[in-house]
This record gives sequence, structure tokens and C-alpha cells, in this order.
Amino acid sequence: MKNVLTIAGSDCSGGAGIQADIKTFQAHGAFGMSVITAVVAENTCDVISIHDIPVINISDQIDAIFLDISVAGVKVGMLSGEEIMNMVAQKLAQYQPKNVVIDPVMVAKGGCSLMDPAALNVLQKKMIPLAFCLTPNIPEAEVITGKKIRTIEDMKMAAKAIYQMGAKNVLVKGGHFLGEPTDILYDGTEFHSYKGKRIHTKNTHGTGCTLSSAITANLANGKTIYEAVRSAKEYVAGAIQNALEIGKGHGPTNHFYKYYELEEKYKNENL
Ligand SMILES: Nc1ncnc2c1ncn2[C@@H]1O[C@H](COP(=O)(O)OP(=O)(O)OP(=O)(O)O)[C@@H](O)[C@H]1O
Ligand SMILES: Cc1ncc(CO)c(N)n1
Repeated sequence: MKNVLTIAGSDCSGGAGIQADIKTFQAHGAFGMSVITAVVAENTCDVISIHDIPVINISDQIDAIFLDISVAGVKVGMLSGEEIMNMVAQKLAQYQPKNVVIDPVMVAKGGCSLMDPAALNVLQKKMIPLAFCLTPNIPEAEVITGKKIRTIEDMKMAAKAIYQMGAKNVLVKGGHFLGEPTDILYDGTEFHSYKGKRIHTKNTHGTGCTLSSAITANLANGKTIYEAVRSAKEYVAGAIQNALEIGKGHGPTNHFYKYYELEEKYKNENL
């Protein structure tokens, strides 16, 4: 069993953040660990308040793990500001873990900001070069590149521009476009397109967190980036399909028990 770590915020309602990540790791047969960067009081409708964990404690959490346990993959989610981002970048550069997947979380589904815009420069200069895979959605890719994205061609240009900032693979997620959700991966040489079927539901809280942690677990388990993304996209589609009617807003994705045992069967049934 591989040990995988998430460095992210806590979503008390259980749909996104650390909670989604740990459930996803577990479903993929990995041992999940967490470094909590912020405690977010949120639910399926709204973000109520954000409490950042003191930088020194986040740094201690990271040390506690790396000084003791081998880590096969790291997913990075919500980092609310410049100071936390600088420290996490410095720690990742120090410990050099494999399979670092960075989800540049900026805004929650209800529209509340989860990242101080002043941290953009640190994200671009220090975090992105550490990413084996960066997974921006369309609005995040627009902020990072400073360019509007309206077409698949624009998604490709954004992926290329972000690759040039230093990420080894860039997956621009198409969930925010109308129509079928197509994600574009750029690996520095070629574009790979991952087409999905749109599931018509409001219950999509945590899709981005689930996708990036599934990619991390898949990489840690030895899959190539192409196979890791393909499998993660299928996992998320299943988790949206099975989403529960919890709360009054965007309900959470629902995770599979022992997905690693179901994956082959699930794949065949969905062909
Ligand atoms: N309604 C849907 N049906 C099928 N797949 C979807 C749907 N919405 C999103 N996806 C897929 O889910 C994954 C996450 O994409 P999305 O663009 O929603 O991320 P995100 O905006 O970062 O999520 P979050 O709001 O949790 O931060 C992508 O692979 C995307 O294609
Ligand atoms: C803690 C946290 N991380 C990420 C997201 C984005 O889905 C969220 N809503 N909450």
C-alpha cells in the first residue's frame, strides 16, 4: 500500500478539501495522510468563514510526515495566501517528493475566494515549477495565464503557457464549459483530450478535489500520467453519478468503497 499526502483545507461538510481527498485515497487503496492549511466553515451552499492554520504549524505538520514516513504522492489543494504558499513551496523543494499534483484552488463553488489574489505571483513562480501535474479549471487557467478561454483551442494554448511556467504536465479541466466536459492534458510534447459525458446534476461539490487526489493516488500506485488522468476522470464521473442529495445546495460527490477492486468491472460496464 502506498502512502499519499494531501496538503489542503478542511471542508467541514465533507464534500471537498481534505475530506474528499482522504476518501478518494482510501477508495484507491492508498494510505491517506493530511496536512491541514485552513479550516473552512462551509457547506453545500456557502463559505461562512476561513481560519488559516499558523504557518509554523503547517510547516511542523509537513516535517512530521516527511521525517518519519515515505510518501509516494502529494496532492496540494487550498493554500490561502502568500506566506503559506511560500512555506509549502520551500518544504516541497526541500523534501522533493515524487508525484506532486497541484490543484490551484482559487474560488469555491458558491463564489467565495479561497486564495488571496496577491499570492498569484508565488503560485506562478514557486508552486507551478514544483508540479508534476497542475490541474486548473477554466477560470483558474484564465487567472494564471491572464487570457480568456472560450474554446478547446484556447484551453490548449493555456495548457502550453502554464507548461512553460514549469509544470511537467498541465490538465486544463473543462467542467465549466457548457456541453460535454472535455479536459485537455499537455505533457510538453502532445495534447491529450479526455472527453466525458455531462451528468446533469447540481451535485458537483468537490469534483476538482476528487479528480486531483485520484490522479495523485493513481500516480503513486504506478500508473502513467495518461492512465492516471483517464482513470481519475472515470472515477469522478462515477462519483458525480452516485452523488447523494445532501444539503440544500451543491451536494457532494460520493465515493466508492474499494474502487481499486471495482475499477475493471466499472470500466467494462461503462463502455
Ligand atoms: N457535470 C459534469 N459531468 C461530468 N463530468 C464533470 C461534470 N462537471 C465536472 N466534470 C468533470 O469533473 C472534473 C472536475 O472539473 P471541474 O472543472 O468541475 O473542476 P473544479 O471547478 O476545479 O471543481 P471544484 O468546483 O470542486 O473546485 C473534470 O474532469 C470535469 O471534466
Ligand atoms: C477546503 C476546500 N478546498 C477546496 C474547495 C474547492 O472545491 C473547497 N470548496 N473547500
